[in-house]
Amino acid sequence: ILHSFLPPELRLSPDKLSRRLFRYFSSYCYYDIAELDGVSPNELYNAVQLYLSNTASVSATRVSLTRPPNSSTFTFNLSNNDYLYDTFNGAAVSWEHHVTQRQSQSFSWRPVSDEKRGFTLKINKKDKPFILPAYLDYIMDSAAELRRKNKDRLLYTNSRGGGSIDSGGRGWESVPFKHPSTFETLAMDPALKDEIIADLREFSEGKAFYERTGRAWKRGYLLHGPPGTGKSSMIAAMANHLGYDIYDLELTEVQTNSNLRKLLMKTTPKSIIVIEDIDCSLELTNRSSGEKKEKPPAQKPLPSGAAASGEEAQVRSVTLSGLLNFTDGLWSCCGNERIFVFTTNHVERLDPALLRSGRMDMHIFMGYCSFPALKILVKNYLGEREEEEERVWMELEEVLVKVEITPADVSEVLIKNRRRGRRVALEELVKVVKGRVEERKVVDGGEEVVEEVKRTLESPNDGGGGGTEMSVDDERLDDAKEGKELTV
Ligand SMILES: Nc1ncnc2c1ncn2[C@@H]1O[C@H](COP(=O)(O)OP(=O)(O)OP(=O)(O)O)[C@@H](O)[C@H]1O
Ligand SMILES: [Mg+2]
Repeated sequence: ILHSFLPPELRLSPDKLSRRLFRYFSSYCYYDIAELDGVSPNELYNAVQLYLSNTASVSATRVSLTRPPNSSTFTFNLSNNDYLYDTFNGAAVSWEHHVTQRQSQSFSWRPVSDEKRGFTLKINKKDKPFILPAYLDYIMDSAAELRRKNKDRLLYTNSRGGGSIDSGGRGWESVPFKHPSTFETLAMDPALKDEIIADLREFSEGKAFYERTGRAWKRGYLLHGPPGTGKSSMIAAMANHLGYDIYDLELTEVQTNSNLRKLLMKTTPKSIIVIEDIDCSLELTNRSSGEKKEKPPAQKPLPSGAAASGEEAQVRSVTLSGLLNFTDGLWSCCGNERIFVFTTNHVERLDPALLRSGRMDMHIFMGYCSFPALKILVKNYLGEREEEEERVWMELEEVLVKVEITPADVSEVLIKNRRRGRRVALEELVKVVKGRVEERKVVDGGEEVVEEVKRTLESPNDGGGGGTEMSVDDERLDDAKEGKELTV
C-alpha cells in the first residue's frame, strides 16, 4: 500500500527504507571505508587501520592484539563490529570495524579474500564542517609517520663506494642503522638533555612555523667537547628519538663543491646529515679572505689523476663556503626537515663563519662526567640504585668534582667490573676516580713548581739563569718530575 503512494525513488525494500528514514532523522552521518576499492586496495582503509592500531585512547571492549615479526611493540586491531572512540578538534567520533562474508565470488585474476572488511566513521552532523576532510588528512599523515617510524632506519655513508657521484653513481651506500643509544641512556646534564629533546620536538612539529616565517625547514647542531664524552652517541640518540635516517658525510672523500652539492641533493627529508670532526675534515679557512686555500692533506687525489694546478686545486676542492651554501644558502631549501650536526673536539679551531649566530642553531657542549651523568651510566650498566650504597655514592659525588673523567672512561670501568657484582664495580669506580684525583694533584703540583722555577730563573735579583741555587723544594720538584716533564 505504501509503495503505491510513494514516489518511485522511495520505493525501496522495508529494510532499506527504514535505514534511510533512520539516517534522515539521525543527528549523525556515516562514512563507509571499504578495504578494497573494486579490486585494488583502498589506501584510506590501511591508513585508518594503522592509525587506530596506535591510537592511545583504547576504549574498545574487544581488540585483537598482534605483534609483527622483530617488533618490540604490540599493535591492536578492532574486532568485528566493535567500536573505538576518538576525538579530533574537540569533536567526538566513533569507528566501527565490520567484517562480513563475501556473498558471491566473482572471478578475479587477483586472489580476493573471502571476507569483506571495512570501517564506518560516525560523526555528529553538526561537527562535520569542522572536522572533514581535515580529520582524514590527519589520519593519512599520522599513518605515513607511523609507517616511517616502524621501518628500518638507515645509515648512509659516502665513503664506502656506492659509486662516485661524478660517474653517475648513487654516491651513498646504506646499511641498517641499529645503534641502541637513546636519550634515556645518554649520560649528561638532565636540564640540557630536556632542552635538546624539546628543541627536536619543536623542530619536527614545526612545519607550519617554518612556512609562516619563511625559513628553510632545517636545524643545525654543533656538538663539541673532548673525545669520549658522547657526541656520536648523542647523534644516534637524536636519530632514534625522531626516527630519522643518518647521512654520515665523509668530507675528505668529496672532491669538489659541486660533488658535495650533488651528494646533499640526494639525501632524503627527515634525515640527519652528520659531519664528524669538522675541524679535521676540511681546511676551513675564512671564506671571505679570498686567499688561495691549500688542499687539505687528508683530501684524496682528484679522480683524473692529473696534477692540478694551484688555481684548479682551489676550484676543485670542497670549501667552507661550498658547505655553508648548502646548510645555509639558497640550496638549503632543497629538501625539507633536515638536521645538520657537526662535531668537533676543538671548537676554537673552527672558522667564526661557522660559529656565528644563526648558522648552527644550537651549540652543545658535551663535557666531562658530572654526578647526574654518572648516575645514568651506573643505572645503564649496573641497574637501579640500592639502599645500602649511600656511602659509595657520597664518596663518588665528592671526588667527581675534582677530576675530569669522560663518560667513556667511566663506562669502561663499569663494563670491565660488571661481572664481579654491583658493589665491587662501584668500589672499583671510586678507586679509579680517586686515582685520577691523585694524578691530577701531581700534575697541578708539577705545574706550580714549573711556574716557580720559571719565576726564579727569570728574576735577575735572585741570580736566576746563572746556574745558581734555586729556592725550590727538592721533594716537590721530584714529585713534579714524576707527574710531568719539566720543560724549563
Ligand atoms: N654521555 C654519554 N652517555 C652514555 N655513554 C657515553 C657517553 N659518552 C660516552 N659514552 C660511551 O663511550 C663510548 C664513546 O662515546 P662517543 O663515541 O659517543 O664519544 P665521542 O664524544 O663521539 O668521542 P669522539 O670525539 O672521540 O668521537 C660510547 O660507546 C658510549 O658507550
Ligand atoms: Mg664521535
